[in-house]
Amino acid sequence: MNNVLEVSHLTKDYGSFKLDDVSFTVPGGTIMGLIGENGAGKSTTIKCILDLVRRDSGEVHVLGHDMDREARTLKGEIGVVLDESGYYNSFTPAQVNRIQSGLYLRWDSALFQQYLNKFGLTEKKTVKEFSKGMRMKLALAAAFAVRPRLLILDEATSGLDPVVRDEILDEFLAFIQDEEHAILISSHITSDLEKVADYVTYLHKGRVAVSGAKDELLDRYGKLKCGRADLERVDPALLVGVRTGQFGCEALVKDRRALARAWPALAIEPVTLEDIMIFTVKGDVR
Ligand SMILES: Nc1ncnc2c1ncn2[C@@H]1O[C@H](COP(=O)(O)OP(=O)(O)OP(=O)(O)O)[C@@H](O)[C@H]1O
Repeated sequence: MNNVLEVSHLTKDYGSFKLDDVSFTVPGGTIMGLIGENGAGKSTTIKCILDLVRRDSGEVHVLGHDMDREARTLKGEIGVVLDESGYYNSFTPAQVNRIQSGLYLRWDSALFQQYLNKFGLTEKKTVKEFSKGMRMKLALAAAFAVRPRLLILDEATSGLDPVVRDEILDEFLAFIQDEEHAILISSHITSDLEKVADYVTYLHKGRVAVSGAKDELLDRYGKLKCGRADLERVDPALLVGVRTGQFGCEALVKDRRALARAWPALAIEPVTLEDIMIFTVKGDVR
């Protein structure tokens, strides 16, 4: 399985914010979820990958080729959906089809039409008459229609209802059945990523806090719920964050098996990606 996307030591300094040494890889046939709090640097990472923002340092390889050297060719391999749909309000999908076919060598009008039908988008309405969900579906149809090998999606499922999100997540899973395809998707909806992502990179204040195979992360981390006295006995090196409340303490455990070996009597629960984020941001490690 070859890497479709390799991001190495990406750095961008805005002065008040620095994207600092971000690295991750997305193998073919997989989905990488990019998560992080507001302002963590997810969109900046995506813009640096797409060269919409000039990076200060670092390298981006798509399908094994250097984006700096072969940007024009490689951009043809990438389908993009950014937070804001780029289509002008007065366009109908039929006009989008005509315009895009003139812009993209590999634009597949029949495939675009197929997605319009699948997503129930009428050709005659203009974009301004579309709901947010319809606009996002149109953007996705257009991203698929360039027949990309890499899809890069920034918050593509936010603002969509659960039924539409589920439908779109199924499209993502179908897309990566081809081992030469891959997806990088940023989302605040961590439950969506739990459903479809194979890998997760968690950005915190511009740096990679956690990155790895989702199943391994969810298997390795745990949530400890216990009283203050029990918590005092646990090695703090095993904990990422602690929250103390009226009825006891909760802590994110980095290696739940190590903790269970050392303190077998303590109960450790499974975690979600949201737990990993919340504890890392808010946890006050002793
Ligand atoms: N053009 C710019 N000039 C200066 N600072 C910028 C610029 N673009 C983004 N930033 C800053 O970079 C930081 C990261 O922003 P970014 O949009 O990458 O975060 P994000 O993780 O995508 O956030 P959100 O989840 O809210 O979309 C923010 O502090 C933002 O203000």
